[in-house]
Amino acid sequence: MGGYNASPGEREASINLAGQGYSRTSIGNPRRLAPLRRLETRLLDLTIFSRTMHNPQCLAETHLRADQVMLRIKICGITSTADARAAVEAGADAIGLNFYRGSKRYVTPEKAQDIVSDLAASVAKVGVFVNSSVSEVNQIAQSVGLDWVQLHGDEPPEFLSQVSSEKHILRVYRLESSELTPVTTDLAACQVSGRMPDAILVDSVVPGEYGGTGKKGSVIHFKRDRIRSQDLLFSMPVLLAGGLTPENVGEAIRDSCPEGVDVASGVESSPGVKDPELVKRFVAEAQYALEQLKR
Ligand SMILES: O=C(O)c1ccccc1NCC(=O)[C@H](O)[C@H](O)COP(=O)(O)O
Repeated sequence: MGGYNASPGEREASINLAGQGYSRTSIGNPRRLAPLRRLETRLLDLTIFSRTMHNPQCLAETHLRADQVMLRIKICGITSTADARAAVEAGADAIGLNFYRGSKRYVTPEKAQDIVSDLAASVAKVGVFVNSSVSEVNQIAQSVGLDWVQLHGDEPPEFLSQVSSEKHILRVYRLESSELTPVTTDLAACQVSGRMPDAILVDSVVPGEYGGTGKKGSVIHFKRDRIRSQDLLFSMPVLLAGGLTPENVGEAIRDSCPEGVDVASGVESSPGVKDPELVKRFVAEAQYALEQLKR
């Protein structure tokens, strides 16, 4: 293997994949990624199952699928191919493209298509929408090649069942306090109208703004509250957002125990332009804190 030293994780992946007919070269080949992702889902199910057997505290994670977990670290408001590459090289699992015309981070669908076509299939591409019509959301999601639709406006619960079933939905809640009843009430309404989100994002509140404000929200104890309750939040993957930075993301993860985090302002040199160093530090801090949660 010409001097290549696989990390312990890579060696384990090779062992797991060897019996399934996958070689190292197929791991890097995007055309082979779909079957690989299915296999990854099965491996993840097994990992979660064995973790749950040994630690009931992990019960809240039992229903997470591999593609949902891929939203662990999302860098939002990407406006250029260079920024998208920097985010992925730093280790981000997902990038956000903003289709809200009122945002400083707005990208045209044509520009977004350019950015997406440069990225590997394994990176989750999320489109941010604020009160767009459902036909616009579906049309942009299809033409750009989005994996996820992030509903960041005042979309009613019935909106979700009209979003293309080929796209995952990330529903956003702007919360004033750590009280989670508004979330569970809305999730119940989504269920009644026929479609639940695949994950939710909790953002801070700034009157007159929808998101991307750089303002920190209140501390919310997702994991503790979910373990206590059996409601609709129990098995829902949660992304924490709002004023996160490389300096505070670790503490925010330790306080709230979310499945993932999302950032726009905290890793920028100016609105809509990411700072590669800040992105790198943010991802490293978030990865470390998320890994620690699993212990
Ligand atoms: O980023 C924006 O400009 C934006 C505008 C309107 C709606 C949503 C927006 N961003 C969506 C995001 O997911 C942001 O990352 C999230 O709101 C956190 O932003 P920040 O506090 O700046 O990290």
